Formats: sequence, structure tokens, C-alpha cells
Amino acid sequence: MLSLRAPPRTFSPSPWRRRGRLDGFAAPRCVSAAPPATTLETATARPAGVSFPILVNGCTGKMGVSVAEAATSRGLHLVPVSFSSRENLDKTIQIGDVDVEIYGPSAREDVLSSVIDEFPDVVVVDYTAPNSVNSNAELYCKLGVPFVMGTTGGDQQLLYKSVQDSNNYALISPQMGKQVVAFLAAMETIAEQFPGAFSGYRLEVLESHQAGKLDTSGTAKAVIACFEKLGAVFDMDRMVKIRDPEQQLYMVGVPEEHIEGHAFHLYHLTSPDDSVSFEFQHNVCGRSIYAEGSVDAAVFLYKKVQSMDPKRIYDMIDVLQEGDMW
Ligand SMILES: NC(=O)C1=CN([C@@H]2O[C@H](COP(=O)(O)OP(=O)(O)OC[C@H]3O[C@@H](n4cnc5c(N)ncnc54)[C@H](O)[C@@H]3O)[C@@H](O)[C@H]2O)C=CC1
Ligand SMILES: O=C(O)C1=N[C@H](C(=O)O)C[C@H](O)C1
Repeated sequence: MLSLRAPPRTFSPSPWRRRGRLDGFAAPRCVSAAPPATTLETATARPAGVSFPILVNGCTGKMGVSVAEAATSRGLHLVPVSFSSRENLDKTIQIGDVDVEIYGPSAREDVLSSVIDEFPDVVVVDYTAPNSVNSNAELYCKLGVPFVMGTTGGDQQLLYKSVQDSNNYALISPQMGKQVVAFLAAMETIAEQFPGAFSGYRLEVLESHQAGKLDTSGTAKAVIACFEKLGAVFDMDRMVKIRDPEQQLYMVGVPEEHIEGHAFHLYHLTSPDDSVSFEFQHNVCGRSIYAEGSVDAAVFLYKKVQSMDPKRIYDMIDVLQEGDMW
């Protein structure tokens, strides 16, 4: 039976620390549920159903590699070109049997133009860095190449404005994992249908990602926006961001093999009089759900471009709603 006892009046700032690893917090389930870090469950991947050229920008990074691998195993044509923020890298990266050549910033406009000439139906998928979001999007819009923006951060308003002004096709989402997208969609629906239902509730948010993550979780920001519409009070400066591997291991309970690639999120709501509390979590180990979702996104966008759909800007909820996610 559920206990209806009121929660303690002073809620610990860290539910993860309060509970610790040993009491069965969701994390250990990742050990058997997720694939090894940076490898994909692509052996059983279903084909994309269509084939078209895909350019993955950011093949020097972890998501770039994962998406490029997922794209080739789904039968898409991986364009053997990617970019870097560094000049004179003189590097190729092997993805399956494709040698992807990496070009620096000064060559990117010429190289991307040549790619578009050779592959007019190419779709770009971007997994670079928060400080490249806007300049990359500007370039894609200038050249009229449809793109999936998986990279989080940057100036999101400006990003949408660039796409709108150029009338380009783009799919933008801070979260590509199907089940997390479904949770986000549910949150948006609740927020729309019951605005103010959580008026005055205090919200506390914790997110833990690999140490190399530069920005605050874009997914957490999207979920927080829904809680705010529901009336909850949140101070963005109080978001607890955990990037320290020791804390992740011993406090959050991230399995050791996923310290380098995980995304744990926890949202805790408390009523103004402390008599009611709610808690939501989504904890992902590895990167395969984002990689597969990114390929779904590219396929979806490709179809929209081919059918000259008048709507130009999409997100992952659109993909989910069309039943187009694996
Ligand atoms: N939408 C989603 O579901 C997900 C989004 N992400 C986001 O994707 C981004 C990348 O994540 P990771 O691959 O884990 O990071 P990472 O640090 O492993 O890789 C990023 C790579 O992009 C390169 N890069 C930086 N600026 C560039 C530019 N202008 N042109 C080309 N390459 C550039 C960096 O040198 C690095 O190699 C982050 O913003 C992260 O938040 C990550 C996972 C899922
Ligand atoms: O950088 C990551 O890893 C992730 N970034 C996205 C975000 O910022 O929300 C999605 C997921 O949390 C993984």
C-alpha cells in the first residue's frame, strides 16, 4: 500500500545523495539494459526504408560517430565529409568502410557547397558544440541544406529565426531518444491542458552527464518550461549539474562503464505547505537511443523535403506523432 505520510519539511537538495546508490535507485538497471558506451545496437537495426545522402557534422565527436554508424547500418549513404572547429586537422575518421574526411572552418562553405552540388538531396545532421549551433545553422540556411540540429545550447531564438527567415527545412530537438521524447510530449500536453495546476510548487532539478558536456541539459530546460507553465517555481541558477565522475559513481549511481556517456535527470516538486511531493526521472546510459532517433529524424525530414511540405520547422514530437520512430 502507498504511504501517504508527508515528506520531511526540509527536502534534501539532492535526492540522489539522500538515497545513495545502494538502495536500488534506477541507475543499476542500465548495466544490463544499455549497450556498451559508444557502440550501437545496430546489428538488428531495421533499414530506413528510403536511402539518401546524409552528412554528419561533428564526426570527431562521440554523437557524430554514433549517428554516422547508425546511418550506415540503416542503409543511408554516408557522405564522406565532416567538419571540425580546428584548422589543419588533416584527419580522416573511419565509419564502417567509409573514410570520412574532416575539414576545418575556412573550407566548410566551399566543401559543403560542393557536397550539395554532388548530392542535391543531402540531409545534414549536426552534433557539434553549443558555441557552433548558430554559425552552423546560418551556413546550412544560407546554402539551403535541410538539417537536423541535435546539438544543444547556443541562442535558440536566433536558431529558429535563421530557419524561419531562410525558409529552410530543419528539425531541432534537444532530445532524440524516443521514450524521453514521449515523456516530453506528455509534459507539454499536461502543461497545455492544466496550466497552473502546480501553482506555487517548488521545483528542484538535478542532471548528471559525462564530464565533457559543456552546457546545461537542453532536455531539462524543455521539461522545466513545462513545469513552469504548470505554475511551478524554478530558479535556473539552482539547477544541480553534476559533471564530476566520482559523484556520478558514488552519489548518482551511474554504472562505471557509462560515466563517459550518460544522461540522468531528476525533477522533484514540493507543494507550498510541504504536504505533497512528486518526482520524475529519466536515466539514459550510452548514446544509442539518440543515434537511432537522429536517423529517424533525418529520414522524416528527408520525406518532408521530398514532398515539399509547407511546414518547414519540426521537432521530435512531430516524428513521434507520425509514428516514424523506431
Ligand atoms: N539532441 C540529443 O538527443 C542529444 C544532443 N547531444 C548534444 O550534442 C552535442 C555533442 O555531443 P557529444 O558528441 O557528446 O560531444 P563531443 O564533445 O564528443 O563532440 C562534439 C564534437 O564537435 C566538434 N566541433 C565543435 N565545434 C565544431 C564545429 N563548428 N564544426 C564541426 N565540429 C565541431 C568538437 O571538436 C567535438 O569533436 C552536445 O551539444 C550535446 O548536448 C548529445 C546527445 C544527445
Ligand atoms: O550531451 C549529452 O550527452 C546529452 N545532451 C542532450 C541534452 O542536453 O539534453 C540530451 C541528453 O541529455 C544527452
